[in-house]
Amino acid sequence: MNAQAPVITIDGPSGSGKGTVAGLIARELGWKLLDSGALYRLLAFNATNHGVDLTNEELLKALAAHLDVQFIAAEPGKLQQIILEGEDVSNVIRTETVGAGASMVASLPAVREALLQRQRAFREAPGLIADGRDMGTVVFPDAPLKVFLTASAEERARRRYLQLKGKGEDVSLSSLLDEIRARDERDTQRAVAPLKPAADAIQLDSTELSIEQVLQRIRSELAQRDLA
Ligand SMILES: Nc1ncnc2c1ncn2[C@@H]1O[C@H](COP(=O)(O)OP(=O)(O)OP(=O)(O)O)[C@@H](O)[C@H]1O
Ligand SMILES: Nc1ccn([C@H]2C[C@H](O)[C@@H](COP(=O)(O)O)O2)c(=O)n1
Repeated sequence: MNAQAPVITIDGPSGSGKGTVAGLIARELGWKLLDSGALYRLLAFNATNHGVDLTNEELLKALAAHLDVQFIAAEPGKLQQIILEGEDVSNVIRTETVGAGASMVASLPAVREALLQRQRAFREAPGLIADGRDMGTVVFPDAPLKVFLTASAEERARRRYLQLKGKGEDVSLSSLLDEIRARDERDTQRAVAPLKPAADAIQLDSTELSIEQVLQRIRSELAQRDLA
C-alpha cells in the first residue's frame, strides 16, 4: 500500500450512482478504481457455487481470505473485467440476487475483517477512487475527499429498472423497490461498518441531478482541495 496516494471515497446506497460516477472520475484523473461491492458480490457468488451457507461466518471468512480474483482495468468505454477462479464473472455477479447475498455476507464482522487489507491494497499512485458503503468511515478514513451519494429509493429503483430493462431482463419496478428498501435496511442497520456518511463527507443527493451534474459537483470539490 502507498500511504501517500490520495483516495476519493464515494459511499452511498444501492443505485445512487456510485459505480458510474467512480468509473468516470477514475478515467478523467487516470486513477485506480476500487469497486468494493464487487468483492462482497464475488464472495456471495463463490460461496453459493461452493455450497457454503451465506450465514456460515467461519467458512465465509476462509473463502474471503482466499478469493482467487483478478480485476482487469477497463479500456475506455468498457466495464472492468472481473475474473474469479479463471472465469469471467463481470456480468453474473451484477444480479439483484447476488447483490442481496452480498449484503448478507457483508453483515458478518469476520468477513469484513478478511476483506479489509485486500481493499487497502488498491491504494496506489497516482490515486484511488473507491466506492462502497464504508470507504470513508472504515477503509480509508484519511481520504482527502469523501462523497456520500444518495437518491430517493423510488428514483434508485427507477434507475435500476431502466438499467436491467436495457439489458433485456424481465423485471418489475415494485419488486426492485422492495429489494432496494430491504438492502438499505440491512446495510444501514448492521452492527459493523454500517452504511452512513463519514462525519467529514460531502453529502450529494442525486435524485434530481444528472450524472454530469454530479460529476461537476465532484470536480469542484476536487479543485478546492487541489486534487485535480
Ligand atoms: N444521476 C443519475 N441520473 C440518472 N441515472 C443515473 C444517475 N446516476 C446513475 N444513474 C444510473 O443508475 C443506474 C445505477 O447506477 P450505479 O450502478 O452507478 O449505482 P451504484 O450506486 O453503483 O449501485 P450499486 O451499489 O448497487 O452497485 C445506472 O444505470 C446508472 O447509469
Ligand atoms: N464497502 C462495501 C461495499 C458493499 N457492501 C455490501 C452491501 C451491498 O448491499 C452489497 C453489494 O454492493 P454493491 O455492489 O451493490 O455496491 O455489498 C458493503 O457492505 N460494503
